[in-house]
Amino acid sequence: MTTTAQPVRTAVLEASGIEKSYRHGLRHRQNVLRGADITLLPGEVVGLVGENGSGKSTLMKILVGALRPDAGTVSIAGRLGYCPQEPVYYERLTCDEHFELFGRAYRMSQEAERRSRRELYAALGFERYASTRADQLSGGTLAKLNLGLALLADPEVLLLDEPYAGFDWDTYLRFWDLVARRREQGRSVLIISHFVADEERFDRIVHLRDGRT
Ligand SMILES: Nc1ncnc2c1ncn2[C@@H]1O[C@H](COP(=O)(O)OP(=O)(O)OP(=O)(O)O)[C@@H](O)[C@H]1O
Repeated sequence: MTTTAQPVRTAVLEASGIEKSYRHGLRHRQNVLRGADITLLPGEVVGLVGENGSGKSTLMKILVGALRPDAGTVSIAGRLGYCPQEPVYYERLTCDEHFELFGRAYRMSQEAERRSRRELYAALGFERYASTRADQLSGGTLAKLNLGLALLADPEVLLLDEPYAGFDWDTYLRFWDLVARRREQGRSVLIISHFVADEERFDRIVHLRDGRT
C-alpha cells in the first residue's frame, strides 16, 4: 500500500483564547469575548457571523491590533489588510493621492503601486473618481476606496468588516470575483457577514455566540 503525504498548510492567522470586556460606568463590565478562537489557512475564505452586538467587530479589531485583548494570543504570518466597518479616509485627498500615500506607507515601488492601483480601479469599477476628493465621494465609492487601500499591497491576510453594505449589485458581484481570485492565489480572507445568501460563497463559517466561536 502506498500513502501520499498531504502537504501541511500552516495557518496565516491564529488567535486563541481571546477575551475582552468593556467597562460601562464604574460598576458594570460587559464580557463580550469569552475565549474566542479563530484560524485562517492559506487560500481560505471564511465568514464570521453572529447576531448584532455579538462581538464580531471587537474580535476583528483585536485581530488587526487596533484593540488590546484582556487575554489570549494572536499571530499573523505575512502582510495584513483591514477594512473597518466605517471607512477611514482623508477628506482633502483624492483617490489617487490616497493610493500614493498608502503605497509609500507599505514601502511599495512607485511602479508596483501604480500597477496595483490600476488593477483595483478596474476590478471595482471606480477609475472615474481617481481625481475626486474623498469628501465628495458617495458612501459606496468610499467603501471601494477603503477596500482598494486594504488590497493595495496584496496582503496574505485580508480582514473585512461588512465590506459590501453600501455596494450596488454590480459591485457586489465584482467584489466576490475579486475574493475568488484571492482564493486562487492562495490569499486568505475573513469577512464579517450578515447575509444568509452568502453562506455558500465561504469555504467555512465561524459563528460567534456568547463570546465564543
Ligand atoms: N468601545 C466600546 N465601548 C463600550 N462598549 C462597546 C464598545 N465597542 C463595542 N461595545 C459593545 O460590545 C458589544 C459588541 O459590539 P461589536 O461591535 O463588537 O458587535 P458586532 O457583532 O460587530 O455587532 P454588529 O453586528 O451590530 O456590527 C456591543 O454590545 C457593543 O455595544
